[in-house]
Amino acid sequence: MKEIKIVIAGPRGNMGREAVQLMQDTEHFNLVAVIDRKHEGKKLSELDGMPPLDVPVYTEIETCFTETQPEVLIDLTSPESGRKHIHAALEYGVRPVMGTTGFTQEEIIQLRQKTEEKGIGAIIAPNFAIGAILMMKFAQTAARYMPDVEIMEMHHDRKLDAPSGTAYKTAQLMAEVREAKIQGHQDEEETMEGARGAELEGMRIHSIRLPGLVAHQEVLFGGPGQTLSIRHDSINRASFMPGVRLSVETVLTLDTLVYGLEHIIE
Ligand SMILES: NC(=O)C1=CN([C@@H]2O[C@H](COP(=O)(O)OP(=O)(O)OC[C@H]3O[C@@H](n4cnc5c(N)ncnc54)[C@H](O)[C@@H]3O)[C@@H](O)[C@H]2O)C=CC1
Ligand SMILES: O=C(O)C1=N[C@H](C(=O)O)C[C@H](O)C1
Repeated sequence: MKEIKIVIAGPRGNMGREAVQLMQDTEHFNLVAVIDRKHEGKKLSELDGMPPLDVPVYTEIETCFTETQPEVLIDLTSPESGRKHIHAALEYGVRPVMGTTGFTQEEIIQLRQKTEEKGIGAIIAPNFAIGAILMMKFAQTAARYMPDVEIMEMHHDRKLDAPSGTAYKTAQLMAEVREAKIQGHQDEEETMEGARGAELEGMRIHSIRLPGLVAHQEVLFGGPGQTLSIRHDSINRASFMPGVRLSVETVLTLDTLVYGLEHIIE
């Protein structure tokens, strides 16, 4: 297979570490640089807990792109940094694979327009895990028949964004097939703010943050005399890596922005 030149932003994070391992495990992936918050000018091998790779560390994404000329950026940082990085990547002709969550629908529309103007592929993946993608597809199917639905997403307590990108995407997929409707009692009142969660077209989203969790979501449907639960659990972050690999390989073939791996997994 043809070698792919890759930069990872956020290599010292939970996901970044797994992604660096993926680079080592995948023969045609060539990690040409990493983007870190600090350690400019060092080698990856000099950073705590990193493998002995002779890969340069940059803090400025523009300098990194100019000096290392990558084909793909894998971004696993924070919503704030991810926003900056995706724009920089598109400006420099580097194809972004964004694992970083927190993009709004308006941002995605604008970014898609930018990719199409530049004729360059990009992927925003709210969840790289195949089980999570299936969970979202199954939820979308169920929502056609059982429109009363609430989402409970559960994550580790270091997560910055709420609701999760996966929960937002799940709600969007269900909204495509379900009429907007008020759920619960029409006269319902919250006596404590937030008790009924976030809301998208009447669907409620509840975000739970606890130490000990990784990434979990349950989509709970209710109808007369019955409930249906569709649940996915990421037990560890290795669950995301096959999706990262597929995204890197696929983004090279795209000329627009793809939001969600359900579009590239048949
Ligand atoms: N799409 C998916 O399947 C998944 C997405 N995520 C998302 O990926 C992102 C990262 O998640 P984790 O690894 O758990 O977080 P983390 O907090 O463990 O790691 C983030 C890393 O990014 C670094 N960082 C932040 N801003 C930076 C910048 N400007 N330049 C360079 N490095 C920067 C931080 O220093 C940290 O080391 C989050 O947005 C999370 O929601 C996480 C798991 C799966
Ligand atoms: O922050 C995380 O951990 C995760 N973020 C993604 C999200 O917001 O949905 C994917 C997965 O749930 C893990």
